[in-house]
Amino acid sequence: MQDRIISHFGTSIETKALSAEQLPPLIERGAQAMVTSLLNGGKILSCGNGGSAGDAQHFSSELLNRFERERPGLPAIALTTDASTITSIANDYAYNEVFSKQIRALGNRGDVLLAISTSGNSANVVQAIQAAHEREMVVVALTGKDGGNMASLLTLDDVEIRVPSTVTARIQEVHLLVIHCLCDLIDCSLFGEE
Ligand SMILES: O=C(CO)[C@@H](O)[C@H](O)[C@H](O)[C@H](O)COP(=O)(O)O
Ligand SMILES: [Zn+2]
Repeated sequence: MQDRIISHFGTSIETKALSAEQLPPLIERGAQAMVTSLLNGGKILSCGNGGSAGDAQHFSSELLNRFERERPGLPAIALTTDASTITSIANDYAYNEVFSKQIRALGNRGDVLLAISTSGNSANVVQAIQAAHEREMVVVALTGKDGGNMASLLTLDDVEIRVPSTVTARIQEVHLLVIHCLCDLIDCSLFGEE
């Protein structure tokens, strides 16, 4: 069993090392899009399923409350947390619409959608991107594998941060690191380097 554990650590380290070679320019672009939005009075909406729902909430809590330093809260909303809204949309319409319907209600031009899916194929996240484009929002997509249907929907104004792995758990582990990089870059850009 310990061999399995060591193997998980090993593949996680390898995926992070490969990501450190490939992803920094994309993470920087994603953070810049978020900083521009926040400086213009925008906000960041986030969504995903399962572990990625947890990531969406992890990100919004670090903006709303704090990351590593004292600073004012920043405007962010995870679209994964309101059970009444999510169950009613799924019940009355379709599960595929649980995020897009919230985005049509809450999203404004210049806001950012942080769309998280390891496969890039979750239909409700795909529809969230379509709703964000209708609202003239910028999309920062955290994906993996071949980017799935999400990758083909993104425009030149959007940013896809695709983790170079085909394993869901390994992709999620890098997504969390990317989220912490985004928080750090946002804090440094808005409040100065420490
Ligand atoms: O956390 C995990 C697996 O590590 C699962 O909960 C996983 O997030 C769920 O199966 C998701 O529905 C997968 O969706 P996606 O990443 O393909 O969009
Ligand atoms: Zn998981």
